[in-house]
Order: sequence, then structure tokens, then C-alpha cells
Amino acid sequence: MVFYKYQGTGNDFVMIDDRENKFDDQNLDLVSRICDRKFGIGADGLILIRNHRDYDFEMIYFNADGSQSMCGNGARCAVAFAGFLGIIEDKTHFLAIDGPHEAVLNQDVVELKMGNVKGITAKNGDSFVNTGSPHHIRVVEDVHNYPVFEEGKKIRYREDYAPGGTNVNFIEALDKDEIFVRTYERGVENETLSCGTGVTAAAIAFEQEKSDAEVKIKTLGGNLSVRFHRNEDGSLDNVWLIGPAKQVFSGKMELSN
Ligand SMILES: N[C@@H](CCC[C@H](N)C(=O)O)C(=O)O
Repeated sequence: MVFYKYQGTGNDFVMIDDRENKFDDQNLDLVSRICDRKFGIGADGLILIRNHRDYDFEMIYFNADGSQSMCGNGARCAVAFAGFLGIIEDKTHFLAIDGPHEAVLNQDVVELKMGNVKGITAKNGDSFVNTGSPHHIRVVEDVHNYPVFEEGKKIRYREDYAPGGTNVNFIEALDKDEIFVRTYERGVENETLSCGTGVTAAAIAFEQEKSDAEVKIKTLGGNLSVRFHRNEDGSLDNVWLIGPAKQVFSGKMELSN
């Protein structure tokens, strides 16, 4: 089977054109073997692109361990891949696990419209925001030297997030509209270089004053930006995640069960 590898600010994905529905999406062991960095291709996640009657395409996303959720960087990469396959031109309307999304593709840059967000839940000085995937957010002083893996793992498995768990983001303010974000991702069970739903949640938790905001984000894997509109009841719409998505290589894999 032919596969492609994409990365969106260092969050990397195996991409498969599965418009003929040949990939067994119930075989989660196969997904985790493909994503294994020593015994497989290696990636934070695997994405299938499938046909859908009402949309340009459907994105089926798996974390490296085979679990499923919404993936912002993965969706940006899926849009770039759909452009590469000729399924879309510069604008698209596609379906993901959390519902429909719009996106605009401009060379390597993808602007992705996220789902509406209910609001922010206070968590003892930290925050929680669901942007299609669950995200705990903590503001720290020196994010580069913060023990993201150790602290992230503790929060990920906390009882208040059981049984599903949560992703965990640590953020440092760099300027009035700029933050650095590091994320521990559930389903990868490690820090990734960037997390799209995570930086979106972090931007929403960070910028609580303005009704229309744009936040610049730095991650270990590159730069993103997030803009959104906050309604009077605290809910958010017109939430956009913007950044690069690139094909890095392609190859052929043997599919053995
Ligand atoms: N890397 C992703 C998030 C993927 C899903 C997450 N690990 C979860 O299980 O909630 C992103 O870019 O949003």
C-alpha cells in the first residue's frame, strides 16, 4: 500500500488515500505498528482520506496507539493531502470525527476552521477547554525547562479526567498576544512537537479579554496562529487554526496482519 508522510509544525502523520476503503480501520494493532518509530514507519498519528457523499472528503484520524479523536494539525495535513491528490482546489468542506470543517489551502499554509467551543472550565488555577479534543491548560513561567512529560502524564491520568483522560498543555506568555505552548498528548503518551487542538485551546484560555482575538503561537515544531470570536455567554465561534502543512516523503508498505 502506498503511503505519504506529512508534518504540521512537527506533528507527523502517515497519510493514506483510502478512497477505495481498503484499509481495515478496525485493526488498531496495525495502526499502532505503522506508527511505531522503531518497528514501523513512525508517526504521532495515522490518517485515512475517504470519500463522503456530502463532503469533499472524510478524515479518519487515529492517534499512534489506535485511539481516535479530533486532530487539528492532522486536519491541516489532510487538507494539504487532499489538495495534492486533486480532490480539492483552494477551498474545502470536509468531515472529521467532531463534525464538519471548512479550510483554505494556500500553497503550504492551511487555514482550518475548528468547531465551535463551549467555553473555559476553571481547574484550580488551570483551565480546561474542549476544541474537538480535551485540553488541560496550565500557565508556567519557564516553559522550556518545565517537566512536560512528567507533569503532563500526571494530569492526563487524573481522576477528574477519567476514563477518557485529557491532553495537557503548558504555556508561557511571550508578549501580550503571543505564547509558547508545549503539549503532552494522550494517545501518543508523550510530548509532541506541536498539537493543533492544543494550541487552539491554549490561545482561548490565554486571551480572555477580547471578543475578537488573534494569538501567535510558538511550539517546538514551528509557528501557528489562532483567531476566534468570543460571544457574551463565553462560547466561541469563528475559531481558526492557521499554519504550515507539508509532505515530507512517500513510500510503500507491506500490510501484514
Ligand atoms: N495532535 C492533535 C491532537 C490529536 C488527538 C489527541 N491526542 C487526543 O487524543 O485527544 C492535534 O493537532 O490537534
